[in-house]
Amino acid sequence: MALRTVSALKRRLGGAGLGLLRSGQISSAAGRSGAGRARAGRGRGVAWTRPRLGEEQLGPTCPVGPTWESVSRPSSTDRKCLGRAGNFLPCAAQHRLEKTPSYIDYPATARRSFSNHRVIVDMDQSLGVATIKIKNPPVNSLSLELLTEFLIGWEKLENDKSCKGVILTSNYPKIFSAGLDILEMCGKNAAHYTEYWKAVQELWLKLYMSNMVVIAAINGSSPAGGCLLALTSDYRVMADNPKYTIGLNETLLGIVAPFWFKDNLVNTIGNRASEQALQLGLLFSPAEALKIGLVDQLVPEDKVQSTALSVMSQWLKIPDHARQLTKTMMRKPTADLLLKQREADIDNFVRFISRDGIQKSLHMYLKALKERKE
Ligand SMILES: CCCCC/C=C\C/C=C\CCC/C=C/C(=O)SCCNC(=O)CCNC(=O)[C@H](O)C(C)(C)COP(=O)(O)OP(=O)(O)OC[C@H]1O[C@@H](n2cnc3c(N)ncnc32)[C@H](O)[C@@H]1OP(=O)(O)O
Repeated sequence: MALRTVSALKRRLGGAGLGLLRSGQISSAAGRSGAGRARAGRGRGVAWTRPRLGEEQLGPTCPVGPTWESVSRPSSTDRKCLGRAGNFLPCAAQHRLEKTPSYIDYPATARRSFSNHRVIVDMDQSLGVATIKIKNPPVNSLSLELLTEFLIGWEKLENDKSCKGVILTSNYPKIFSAGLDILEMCGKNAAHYTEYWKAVQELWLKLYMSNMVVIAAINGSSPAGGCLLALTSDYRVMADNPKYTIGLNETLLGIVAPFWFKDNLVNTIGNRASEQALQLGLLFSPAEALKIGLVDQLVPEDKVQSTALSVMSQWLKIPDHARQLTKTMMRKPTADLLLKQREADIDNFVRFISRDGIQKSLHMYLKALKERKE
């Protein structure tokens, strides 16, 4: 039976020790957290208590680098907040986490793959790098089922302490992702839109705030939500094919990119370029995207994956805790804006997408897509 919702999958997987998705909660939003691992441990009957983020955990000096304390000394409010968000832990806590048994028992091989219908995950354990290939034919649209399966695969990687980096790519060269599935936003009811938007928020928060290095290997067109997916990564390698496009083209569909799509774009290409790109719904060629910093590197199609891997190895040379703290410092204010108003954002989306005029626009856009082929 097709699994329709995140909650359905949560229920189904709860018994398998994977029931870690907690849509709507801050702790679920931010990567490989202490909380996540603690819950994973409990799922396997491992007696282990999540470290509290108190003063005692700010000592002693970390043997592999500066302590959290010496990087920056957050206020107690910050600490609570960071702890809840699970973005990072001070060194002492990190070290305790390292000793926590992983609930995933790997065979002694260097590679391990798992896949469900729409996501293939290939983990190279010798490198500590996983590749996630999206395979939702025909165009990798981000349907609720894909988002749900993606979230489950992501959670598995977050809970696998050997996984340090993830490469995001498409199983179908030519299309990275067609973005949000328009059919999920058309002709459905408010409950469905709510469920869908929660899953979109959840995926963005998890990817954007992940402590793992995330690199997008963009091997095809990447409009709207597809571009957003790429924007969550730390580095974007794109195939140098002028037929491909990338950008947040929501206005062309008669809809509006939510503020957190906008914020992610502004953080990447700056305010002025975003203003034009968003209002005009610009879809950029790879060369244009490189020029404005929407992507970081162009390579021939057949070099996208290998380049992503070699960039990954550079990023993984940086001491993990320092890189993670820096990433958190850069991104947390943006993620917090959504975390603080998740419910309101869902209400806005549901109200907006349910409007007759918006439904009409989406139907017309779908019709135009079909007619383009004829
Ligand atoms: C102040 C108030 C503010 C309030 C704001 C509050 C909330 C905000 C509200 C809404 C926010 C929503 C944000 C939305 C984000 C999105 O991502 S919307 C999706 C945008 N995506 C696109 O525009 C891409 C459209 N697709 C294409 O351009 C092309 O399909 C392609 C990806 C370039 C691939 O081209 P090609 O290989 O030629 O394939 P086809 O065009 O023939 O497509 C094959 C079939 O797939 C269907 N399809 C394509 N894209 C989608 C999609 N995104 N969703 C669902 N279906 C899609 C297409 O219709 C074809 O179907 P048929 O085979 O004809 O049945």
